[in-house]
Parts: sequence; C-alpha cells; structure tokens
Amino acid sequence: NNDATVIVHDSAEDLASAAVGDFVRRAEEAIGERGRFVVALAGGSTPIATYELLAKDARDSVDWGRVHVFFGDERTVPPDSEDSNFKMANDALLSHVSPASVHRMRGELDPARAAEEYERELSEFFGGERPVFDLIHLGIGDDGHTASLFPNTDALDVSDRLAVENRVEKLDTTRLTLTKETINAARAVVFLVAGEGKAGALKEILKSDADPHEFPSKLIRPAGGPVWMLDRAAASKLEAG
Ligand SMILES: O=C(O)[C@H](O)[C@@H](O)[C@H](O)[C@H](O)COP(=O)(O)O
Repeated sequence: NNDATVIVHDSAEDLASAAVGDFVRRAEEAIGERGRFVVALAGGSTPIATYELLAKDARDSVDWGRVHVFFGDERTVPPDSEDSNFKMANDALLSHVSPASVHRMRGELDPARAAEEYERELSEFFGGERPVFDLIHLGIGDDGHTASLFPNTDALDVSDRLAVENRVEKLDTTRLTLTKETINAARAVVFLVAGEGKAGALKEILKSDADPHEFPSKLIRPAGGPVWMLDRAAASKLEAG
C-alpha cells in the first residue's frame, strides 16, 4: 500500500481535532467547487470523538445546508438501537447540525432489501452516475476489517454492486456495507484509527503483503491513496521493520 498517507497524532484527542480540521477543509473545498459536500460517515466507536467535536467546534464553520450525509456501513438493527451506526452519528453530530440530507441504511429491514434500497438511493442521488463521494470516513477492526468488509466474507469479491448485505459468520450476523468499488471511487478516503488494539492489524495492512481477504482494509485503494489518521498507540507497531 505504497501510496497511503500516514499521519500519526500524539493522542486520540489530537487525532479527533485533526480529523475535524480535515473534514472542514474538504467540505469548504467541495462546496466551493461543486456546491455540495457528499460524505459517508464511519461506524463503530472511534469516530464518536471526531463527530462530537465537529458538532461542538465546527457547527458554524461548515455550511451544513450543503452537506449530504451517507453511511459506509450499518448493523442490521433499528435506528434507535445502541448498536446502530446511525444512532451513534445522530447522537454525536447529526442531531446538532442541519445537513441538507441524511441517508441512513435501513438496518431494520430485510438485509437484501435494505442493500438494494440503498443502492437505488445512491444512484438517484448521483443522477444515475457512479457515486463519487467527496469524503468517506472508515475505521478498522483488530481483524483488519473496514466498513463491514470482514475477512473472508462474500462482499469482498463483489464488484458489480454499490452496496450489499454481507453475512459475517464469526459475528453470527449480517451487515450492510458499501462495496470496495464505491469506496475506491471516492475523492478522499480517511481512516480514523486509535488504540493499541489496532496496532497489529495496522502493521499487516500497511507493512505486509498479506492477502487482502485476510486484511480487507488492504482493498481500499482510492486514487491518490487512502489517508490514515492514527494515534501513537495504534501506530506503535509500524516503526518495527
Ligand atoms: O459498524 C462498524 O463496526 C464499523 O463500521 C466498523 O468497520 C468499525 O469501523 C470497526 O469495527 C472499528 O470499530 P471501533 O471504532 O469501535 O473500534
């Protein structure tokens, strides 16, 4: 993954504030050039600090009325569930600002139907063209998964869909996720990764020629390469050869 940009921050707090600055800058640029900013938010717990800070510090420095919000993946739960990525983002950010539109993955529906519905919504939003996000935020799991592209799962090899349902046996659940094609078509993909727990997977993703089916984050190769925003704990194994 030689064209990745890796930025290491001293702490998770520094990472969050740098991610806010990055978001604000990219929003300004996109709105200046195209009149809108189309972003897909990450799930899990790592982005919470960034999204809360965005709501607190960047409420007035982003033209939210021109920001369109999508999601990279979702759990198959209702939007008020503690496991819902939509709920996380809504509590931390979206309920505090007024984006032009919010497009959540309907985790409460039959997964296959929810994925098809999201694809329809994506192609309608992008006028039938291939979706090109201005920014996609991603996290990684300690197993190297990203969005809901888990190791050795069917979704990894899907190349003719925008979003899919993905059976994850090891979690005994089905997830909804953008495909690698949709993610790799984005103008910018920014990984937010914090904590020692991610250091092992990061080393495999960034330093080894491991099979991407074992470390699906290696499949994320947008033009210009992904941007990795890390804290020092997550980067702790990168130095070692
Ligand atoms: O729905 C999800 O779980 C996420 O989209 C997933 O890809 C997440 O980014 C990683 O699992 C990291 O999760 P944490 O940030 O909670 O460690």
